[in-house]
Amino acid sequence: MKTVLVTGANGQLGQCIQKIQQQHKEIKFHFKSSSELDITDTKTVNDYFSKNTFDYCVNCAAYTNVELAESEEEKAYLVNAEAVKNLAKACAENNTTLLHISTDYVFDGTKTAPYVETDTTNPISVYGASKLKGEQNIQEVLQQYFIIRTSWLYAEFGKNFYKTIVQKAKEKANLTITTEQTGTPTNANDLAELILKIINTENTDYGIYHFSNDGEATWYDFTKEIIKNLNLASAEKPTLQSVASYKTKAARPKNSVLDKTKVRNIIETISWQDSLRKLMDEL
Ligand SMILES: NC(=O)C1=CN([C@@H]2O[C@H](COP(=O)(O)OP(=O)(O)OC[C@H]3O[C@@H](n4cnc5c(N)ncnc54)[C@H](OP(=O)(O)O)[C@@H]3O)[C@@H](O)[C@H]2O)C=CC1
Ligand SMILES: Cc1cn([C@H]2C[C@H](O)[C@@H](COP(=O)(O)OP(=O)(O)O[C@H]3O[C@@H](C)C(=O)[C@@H](O)[C@H]3O)O2)c(=O)[nH]c1=O
Repeated sequence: MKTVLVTGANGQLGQCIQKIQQQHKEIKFHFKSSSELDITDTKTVNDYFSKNTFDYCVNCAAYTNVELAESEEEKAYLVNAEAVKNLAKACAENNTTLLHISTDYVFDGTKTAPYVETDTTNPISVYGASKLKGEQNIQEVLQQYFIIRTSWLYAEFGKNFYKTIVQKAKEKANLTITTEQTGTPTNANDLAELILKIINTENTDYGIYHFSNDGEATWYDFTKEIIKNLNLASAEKPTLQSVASYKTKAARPKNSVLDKTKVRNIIETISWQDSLRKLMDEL
C-alpha cells in the first residue's frame, strides 16, 4: 500500500483529491489542512516526516491570492518558495516523491503559441514570481519530483472564477469581463485524476509537466460558456459585457495556453468546454 501526504488539503485541489479517495483504496492518504500542518513551520514538517513514512507528498498548499500578493510579497514567498524548499528537503531526506503544483503565471504571456515546459519563464506578478522560485527551490534540493504547471483552476470547492460567475449570474448582476487574457480553464477534478495516475502507475519520468484542459478561451469566453450551461430563462439571465481590460493590481499574462504534448504520455486531455459541462451537469 502506498502512503501519500496531501498538504493544503482543504483548498480547492486538496478537496478534489479527497473526493476521489474512495476510488483509491490502495492508497493510505494523510490529508492535512493548513491548521493541521503549516508548511512554513519547518520543525513541525520535519517532525511529521520523521514520525511517518510517505511514498509521495502532494503539495496543494499555496498562497494563491494573485491580487493581494502584490502587497504581501513576503507572505507569498514564504509559502510558495521558502516553505516549498523545506518540504522538498524533507522529501529528499525521506525518499519521498514530491508532486508540486505550479502555474501558467510563471510566463510573461508574450509568446503567441502554447507554452512548452522548456520555454523561458518570466513572471510579471509577485504570485507568479513566488511560484517560480518554489519550482527552482525544488530542483535545487530534490531529484524525485513532478512539478505540474496548470492554469485557471476551477471546481465546486473553494474560491474560484467559475463559482464567482455562477453566484453573480444567479444574482442577475451586471457582468463586465475581460478579453485581455487567453488561457485554458481547467477543472481541478481532472488535475486530481492526473496526480492519482502518476502515483498509481509509479511513474518515474520526473520533471516539469504542463497540464490543463484542451483548447483556449478568454475569461469572457469562459463566462459566456458558464452562463450558457446554467440554462437560465431569458428573464433570469445576467447582462454580460466584454471589456478589453479590467483594472487589477497584478499583471496577468496575455497568453498562457500550455502545450500538453508531454503530459499526454501519462493521461488523455479533454476540452475545457466538455469538462465544464460535465461538472455543471453533475452539480
Ligand atoms: N487556483 C488556480 O486557478 C490555480 C492554482 N494553481 C496552483 O495549484 C495549487 C492548488 O491551488 P488551489 O487548490 O486552487 O488553491 P487554494 O487557495 O484553494 O488552496 C490552497 C490551500 O493552501 C493552504 N495553505 C496556505 N498556506 C499554507 C501553509 N502555510 N501551510 C499549509 N497550507 C497552507 C490554504 O489554507 P488556508 O485557506 O487555511 O490558508 C488552502 O487550503 C497551488 O499550488 C496553486 O498555486 C495553479 C494554477 C491555477
Ligand atoms: C471578477 C472579475 C475578474 N475579471 C478579470 C480579472 C482578471 O484579469 C481575470 C481573472 O480573474 P481572477 O482574479 O478571478 O483570476 P486569477 O486570480 O488571476 O486566476 C489565477 O489564479 C492563480 C492562482 C493561477 O495560478 C492562475 O492560473 C489563474 O487561475 O478576470 C473580470 O474581467 N471581471 C470580473 O468580474
